[in-house]
Amino acid sequence: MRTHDRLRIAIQKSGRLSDPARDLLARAGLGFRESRDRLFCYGESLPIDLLLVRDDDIPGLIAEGTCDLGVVGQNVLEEQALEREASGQPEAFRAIRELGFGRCRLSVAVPNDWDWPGPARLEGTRLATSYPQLLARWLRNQGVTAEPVVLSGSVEIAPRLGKAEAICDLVSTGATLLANQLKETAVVFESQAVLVAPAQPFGDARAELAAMLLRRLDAVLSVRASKLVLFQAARDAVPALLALLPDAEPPTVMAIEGQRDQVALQALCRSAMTWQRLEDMKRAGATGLLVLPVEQMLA
Ligand SMILES: Nc1ncnc2c1ncn2[C@@H]1O[C@H](COP(=O)(O)OP(=O)(O)OP(=O)(O)O)[C@@H](O)[C@H]1O
Ligand SMILES: O=P(O)(O)OC[C@H]1O[C@H](OP(=O)(O)OP(=O)(O)O)[C@H](O)[C@@H]1O
Ligand SMILES: [Mg+2]
Repeated sequence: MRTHDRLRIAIQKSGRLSDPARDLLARAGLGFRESRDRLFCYGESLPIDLLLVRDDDIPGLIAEGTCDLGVVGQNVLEEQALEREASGQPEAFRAIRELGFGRCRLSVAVPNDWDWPGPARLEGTRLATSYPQLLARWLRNQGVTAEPVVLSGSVEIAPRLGKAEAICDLVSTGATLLANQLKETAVVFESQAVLVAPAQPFGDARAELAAMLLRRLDAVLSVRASKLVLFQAARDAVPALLALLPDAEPPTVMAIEGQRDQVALQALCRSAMTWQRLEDMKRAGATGLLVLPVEQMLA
């Protein structure tokens, strides 16, 4: 019987979400001692342990209470939530934070030589997928009847094997579709990794641990996109420059010794500083532009 004075987090053992999940937890100050079989990692810096599993198992582990939190793709989570709903089971887990990695989309793809007048083109076809629930919901919304062919992997090869006419699978760069002579025609579901928790709150010591972890994760997630922007400009160019930084905190403006009409500015920006933005700022009169990553931030 496990005690409830430690928190147990399930993450993917090996796959696309493993490294970013571990990196995120490390940034939140969690350190682990790896067990010999590398399936369980004992939390050394805090009473928070890790369980390394197949990503498909994570929602179930939370639902049954074997794990307290998990990191999983919304695609897997929503598919399993729909599955539970369809079989009359109560809601058992929910996403509590979007984590900003593992971004991909579940899309319908058809052979390159098909014309695509719209989703009605799928009427009466067989569609290979690992996500029958998400696909069925989308087909219902489109008013299309098609037959799902459920495969757990290598879905893209199904049309060439004659198992299905088209597919519904995860896409990110589109390279896998291209390699299999398929083209993306409709997005069924947009996904990213999320932190998942039980639908019911913890009624014991885990509640405090989870709250602390969430505070730290929020700090890490907000810092991740933030940048400190430093630059100089003529005083009368400042309003136009600040208009180019609508997501910035009110900046610090400093005088420059011996240059009365020039100031140095420091602004914390909450979203990406693209090259385009920097070039626009340079045109508006900014000089000596420096963009620095933010390591930690505590409001
Ligand atoms: N091409 C991609 N780009 C970005 N994220 C992706 C991509 N493919 C999948 N993902 C996300 O990463 C999750 C894990 O993908 P991965 O391919 O590692 O899973 P898997 O093969 O099911 O692994 P497991 O062995 O744990 O079952 C997916 O459920 C999805 O949320
Ligand atoms: O659009 P792309 O960038 O090509 O990515 C899409 C591919 O990525 C995933 O598979 P993954 O590479 O994780 O391998 P898997 O077969 O082990 O799931 C997904 O199942 C697609 O096959
Ligand atoms: Mg899986």
